[in-house]
Amino acid sequence: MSPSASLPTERDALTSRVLPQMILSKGDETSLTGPPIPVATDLNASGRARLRFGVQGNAVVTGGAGTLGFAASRALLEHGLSGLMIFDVDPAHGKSKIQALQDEFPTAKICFTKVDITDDIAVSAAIDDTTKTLGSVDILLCFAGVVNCTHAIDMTAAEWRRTLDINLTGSFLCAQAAAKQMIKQGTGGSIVFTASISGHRVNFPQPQLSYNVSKSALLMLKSSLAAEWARYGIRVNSISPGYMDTILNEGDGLAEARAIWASRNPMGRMGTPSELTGAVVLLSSSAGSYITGTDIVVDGGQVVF
Ligand SMILES: NC(=O)c1ccc[n+]([C@@H]2O[C@H](COP(=O)([O-])OP(=O)(O)OC[C@H]3O[C@@H](n4cnc5c(N)ncnc54)[C@H](O)[C@@H]3O)[C@@H](O)[C@H]2O)c1
Ligand SMILES: OC[C@@H](O)C(O)[C@H](O)CO
Repeated sequence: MSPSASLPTERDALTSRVLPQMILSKGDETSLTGPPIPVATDLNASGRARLRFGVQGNAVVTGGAGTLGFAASRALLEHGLSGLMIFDVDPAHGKSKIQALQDEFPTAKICFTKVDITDDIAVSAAIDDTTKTLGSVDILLCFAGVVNCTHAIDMTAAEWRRTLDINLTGSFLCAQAAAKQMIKQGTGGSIVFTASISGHRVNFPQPQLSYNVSKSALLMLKSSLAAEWARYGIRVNSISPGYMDTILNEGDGLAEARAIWASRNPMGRMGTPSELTGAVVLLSSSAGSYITGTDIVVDGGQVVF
């Protein structure tokens, strides 16, 4: 097929045959390439293309039994998600959280799978099961993660490996398995990693070497996968939360640190879980259709202070 034969027209856009990013306005000669992927489009009163921004399809959320993964899951459902599968190692919290979501969103299909994201075989099987249960995997949010506050000089190899295994390798394994399914579907998708301000600069005052390194590497994982998978219509982005008011930040020895974090934050406080969800919805929805390879920092200005 010649390059011009694959160019989408405005008519294609109006008939929902192409991605929003491929919609050409009259006189726009820009050459855009990529597979034609159906998305919901609409016509406004004057007959021009109008996009309905919203979350479409089904999502897998790793770490959805935790605070931020749960808040993000809820936000996707509020914005139109049809089906949700939570992957987590904590079935007690996972099951109570999916029950709460099911009560609030009775028409959505909401499920839980116990899976350790560091186990490649289990992750791949869980993505296959999710596809059977929900019909597709269109969105992946990677929230599963652990923090480690051991001083570098005392850190054991096992501790170091565990942080990197869960935060970095586990996120990659989930992204790879989800992307294989998205490619099979041929409909593209959105993957969002949870990095951190710790991936941008060293936390203070708590020592968090392995955590900081894992989150910094996630930022490069996101960029590399965005570059490789754009051809399949798969967008890969990350969010970098600052200090959010969650259990993760209530651990041993963090009481004093919390006061220091707030004193170094221009807004003078930690964030709430729901304050993270706007960035998640943007990156997961059609509103973010031309956003890939980027990181959104949600930190009340912590990294600029
Ligand atoms: N809370 C914050 O201030 C903050 C800031 C920046 C980044 N983050 C990141 O956000 C994510 C979620 O943080 P949170 O505060 O909700 O923590 P959380 O502890 O409440 O949630 C983490 C979840 O991950 C799950 N998990 C851990 N290891 C797993 C594994 N091997 N396989 C599957 N699931 C596993 C846990 O069971 C838990 O439910 C983490 O990646 C964290 O690093 C948090
Ligand atoms: O950088 C902030 C967070 O990633 C994290 O919540 C904190 O450092 C954990 O103590």
